[in-house]
Amino acid sequence: MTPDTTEGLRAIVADPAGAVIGLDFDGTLSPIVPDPAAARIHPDGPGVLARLGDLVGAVVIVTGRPAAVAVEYGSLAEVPGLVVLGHYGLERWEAGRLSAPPVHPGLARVRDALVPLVAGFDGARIEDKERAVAVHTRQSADPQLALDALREPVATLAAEAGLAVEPGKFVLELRPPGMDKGVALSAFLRERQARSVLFAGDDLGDLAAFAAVRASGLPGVTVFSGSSEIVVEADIVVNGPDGVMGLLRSIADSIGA
Ligand SMILES: O=P(O)(O)OC[C@H]1O[C@H](O[C@H]2O[C@H](CO)[C@@H](O)[C@H](O)[C@H]2O)[C@H](O)[C@@H](O)[C@@H]1O
Repeated sequence: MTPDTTEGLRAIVADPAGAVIGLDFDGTLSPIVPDPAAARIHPDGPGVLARLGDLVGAVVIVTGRPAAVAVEYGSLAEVPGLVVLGHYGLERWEAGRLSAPPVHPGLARVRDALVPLVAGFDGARIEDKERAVAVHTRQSADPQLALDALREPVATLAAEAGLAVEPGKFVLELRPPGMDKGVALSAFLRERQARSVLFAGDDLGDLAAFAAVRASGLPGVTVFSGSSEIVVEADIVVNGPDGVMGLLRSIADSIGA
């Protein structure tokens, strides 16, 4: 642990009311599984987050999922004060209420065009999230080969429709441009007048949030929920959702002590 990391954790524990704990969902709170619809939060997640929600300034989940899906798959509706920023920050769920901008018009166009394209790749699947469409290759015989082959046609389709491509773990997501987890987290830190911040994530889409932690100028900690799939630089590396749960529990214990 570097001195900065220690300072970040110390600031969270010393002044929990000023702390924002930011968390990604898939791969961080929820173990990665082959079928996106079968993902569910780590069994310890709801309890640990409920504890933290009572102790810190705010717990915020920043996810590529629709916010309501993260709340459902995470059994999170009862976490005190929880905010879920879905679709990389386009949507906001808070106290059971969801706010979101209109659906981007380019999505109707790519939705139709993706069906025949993806049909040519055995095992590739479309996840329609209403405000974004994801193409998954995890269930292909060679997931990396299928992903690489899909990159160019998916990028062309996205550009024609005015959408951005968000790459992730065996997934290419077509989504509205102009928002990312860094923009979303920075705005939330300002809104809450945060005095310290931690963000935990496991994938490429989380890098913008890690950069936002560093750019905030606050005592801050980035946490990588590690796996064999990608390597990301962060202040702390833990072993997947099990490790994330252990870290969050130890923060709650230290605050509560
Ligand atoms: O920002 P996140 O909360 O991490 O969401 C990112 C994407 O996660 C999901 O896909 C990933 O998890 C799946 C379930 O474990 C896995 O099958 C897939 O290979 C992963 O890429 C989700 O399905 C996407 O919609 C999210 O954008």
